[in-house]
Formats: sequence, structure tokens, C-alpha cells
Amino acid sequence: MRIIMAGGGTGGHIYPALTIAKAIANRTTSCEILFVGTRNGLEADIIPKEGYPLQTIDVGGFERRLSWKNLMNVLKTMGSLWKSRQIIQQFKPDIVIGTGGYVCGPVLLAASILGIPTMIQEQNVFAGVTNKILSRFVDCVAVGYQEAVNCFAAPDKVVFTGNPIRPEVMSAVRDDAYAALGLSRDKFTILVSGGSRGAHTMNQAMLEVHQVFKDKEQIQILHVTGQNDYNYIVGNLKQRGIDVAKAGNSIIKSYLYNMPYALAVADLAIFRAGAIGLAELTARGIPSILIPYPYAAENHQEFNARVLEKNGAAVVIRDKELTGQLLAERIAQLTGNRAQLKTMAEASKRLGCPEAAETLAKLAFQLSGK
Ligand SMILES: CC(=O)N[C@H]1[C@@H](OP(=O)(O)OP(=O)(O)OC[C@H]2O[C@@H](n3ccc(=O)[nH]c3=O)[C@H](O)[C@@H]2O)O[C@H](CO)[C@@H](O)[C@@H]1O
Repeated sequence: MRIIMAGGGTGGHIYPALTIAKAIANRTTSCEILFVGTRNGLEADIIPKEGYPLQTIDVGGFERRLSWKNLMNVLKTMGSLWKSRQIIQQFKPDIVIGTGGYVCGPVLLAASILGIPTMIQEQNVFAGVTNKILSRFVDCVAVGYQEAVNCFAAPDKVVFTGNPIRPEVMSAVRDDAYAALGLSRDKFTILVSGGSRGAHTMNQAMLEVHQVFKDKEQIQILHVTGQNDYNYIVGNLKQRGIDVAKAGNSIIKSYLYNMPYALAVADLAIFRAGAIGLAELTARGIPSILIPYPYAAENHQEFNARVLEKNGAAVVIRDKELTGQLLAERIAQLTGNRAQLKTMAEASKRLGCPEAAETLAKLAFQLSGK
């Protein structure tokens, strides 16, 4: 089986690509995988680390108005369509799968023109524009949320599979994880993550939260800041009398390459509402406070978050209402009410789809005719 995986920009598009590719590879003795992304996306860091080949094309997003940038991007996209065609003709894939990001447009379109079987995987409740357009050309659209089915013009092509999560998310063992992360196994653990690129407003609010909880011996906060904000947070906490270099209750990381371990120990999560992060939380049955990123395309993170809220798995705080004080209050309410946390954890677990990657792999075999 030969597969091209196209996806990039953020972790929310790259990890599903990796997960689907590995699930397909696990079902066959011979599998060649090529990733196609962009030079500037997180894929340029993550994919080589995972040991897979990555080819890049140059592609940019469009603004919703007439501009020079848009004109340049039309030219870029035409060039990238040509390059995608060359990559596909050279690699000769049995199937091309897109998991989101601008890079999917030219790669999936070129594959479809060349008559190669194609599938896109839409992670969000509210589908992105690129995927809506692509859905007219591809053979199959696999969606992470049942609610997303209606976003597409050709519902007969749409299949609900759930969002794929790395198998390590399910296999990570709590006891091993405490040791690997240097955390205490006797404390209530709060995991804070603003998605693969971090979230500045969340980080700002967290400064106050660390201060409020610094003397609460029973609580430890593992806060993943994202690479841009790490020094800002560590420096600011120092000014507030919290030295993160000395083992304390505030553990600050810029990025976690071993997120599955962090999920294995999290008793409560404070997250943005990226679809893969939410799929991971629900697969492990972790209750959460969600602060959707308000500038995500068509505000799709809020749609994601509201599904968890509606089902009793999460509490949502809107970014514009977020303050350190409000966040600290919500955390105190939940940590002070273990019965509510348990109910939320059960609700979270009910929403999880840990078998999604397997379902997607089977679908890929069916589509490719292999
Ligand atoms: C700003 C934006 O538009 N973000 C989008 C992006 O999400 P984004 O990449 O920000 O977030 P997701 O939650 O979907 O995925 C993040 C992935 O990165 C991993 N991770 C994150 C931080 C870290 O330190 N280590 C780590 O491994 C998480 O475990 C997860 O697997 O794609 C998602 C899927 O289409 C969308 O729902 C999000 O709205």
C-alpha cells in the first residue's frame, strides 16, 4: 500500500495524519508513506522527528477580500497544484488522504484530477472552507463529529468515524507517566494546554491562577505554554515569587512531545477547543474547562466546545470573558466538588471514539481497493 498524507500548519492537522498513516501501516506488511506539507508549518518539525519523509509545497491561505496577497496566493496555488501533480506522479500512491490545512487543497485536487482515490478527514463540528470545496472532488469525507455531516453538499460521501487519536493516548499508563513527567502521584493534576501553538490569553490568565494555587499542596499544575510564551511565563512567575526551577506545584513546559503521558495523569484539563485535543480528552474521559480560540475560522472551536458542554463533559469560558480570577474560581469550584468532576469525567468518556483510527484505516483500504 502506498499512501500520500497531506496535512499541515498545526498539530490538529498533523497528528491525525500520523495516526491514520500508522493505523494503515499496521494492517499490512508492506506500506510506503509520504507526507506532504509546508516548510513553515509544525509538520516540518514533527514529521521528520517521527521518521517519515516529508515533501513541501508552497501554499498560502486566502483573505476574504480582493488584495495583492490574494493574487500572489492564486499564483502560488497554481504552482503548488503543478508540484503536487509531480509528487503524485512520482510516488504513485494507492490513496491520497488530506487531514486539513491549506496544503490539502492542491494535493487532493491534483490527486482527484489524476483519478487517484481520495479521502479528507474533517476534525471539526463546523467544516473549513477548503474541505467544503474539496468535498465535491474527493471520494470520501470522514468526519470527527456527527454534527459535521450537514456541512457538506454531498452527504452520501460523508462518513462519521470520530477523530483519530494516537494509540499512545490510550496506552499511556498513569504510574509510568508520573515518573516520566517528574510529577507527584499524590496530588490532583491540572493539565493546561492552548493547543499545538499555545494560547496567549490563556497563558496570561494562568499567571494569576498559579499565584492563587501556589500554596495549595494537594494540587499540581502542568502548564504547557507553547514555544512563544515560555520565557514570558517563566519570567512573570518569577516576579510573582514563583521560581519554576525549584520543584513546586507549577510545572511549566514550552511544548510536550509526550502529551499522552500528560493526559494519563490529568484529573482536570484546561484546554482550547481544538478538535484533536478534545478527542484525546474524551477518549481518556478527562473533564475540562474549555476556552475556545475566538479567531479560529468561522469560530469553529466554540462549536467544538459546545458539544462537550451540552453533553456535560466540560465547562466553557469564552475568551473575551476570560480573566485569571474567573479561571481560578472555576478551577476551585470543580476541584472542590469531586462528585461533579466524576460526572463530567463519565460524560467525557461517553463522547470518546478511541477506535476512530482503525475505522479510518479500514475505510482507506476499501477506497484504494487494496
Ligand atoms: C488555532 C486553530 O485554528 N487551531 C485548530 C487546530 O488545532 P490545534 O493544533 O491547535 O489543536 P488540536 O487540539 O486539534 O491538536 C493539538 C494536537 O497537538 C498535540 N500537542 C499539543 C501541545 C503539546 O505541547 N503537545 C502536543 O502533542 C495534542 O496532543 C493534539 O494531538 O486544528 C484543529 C483540528 O482541525 C482545530 O480544531 C483547531 O481549531
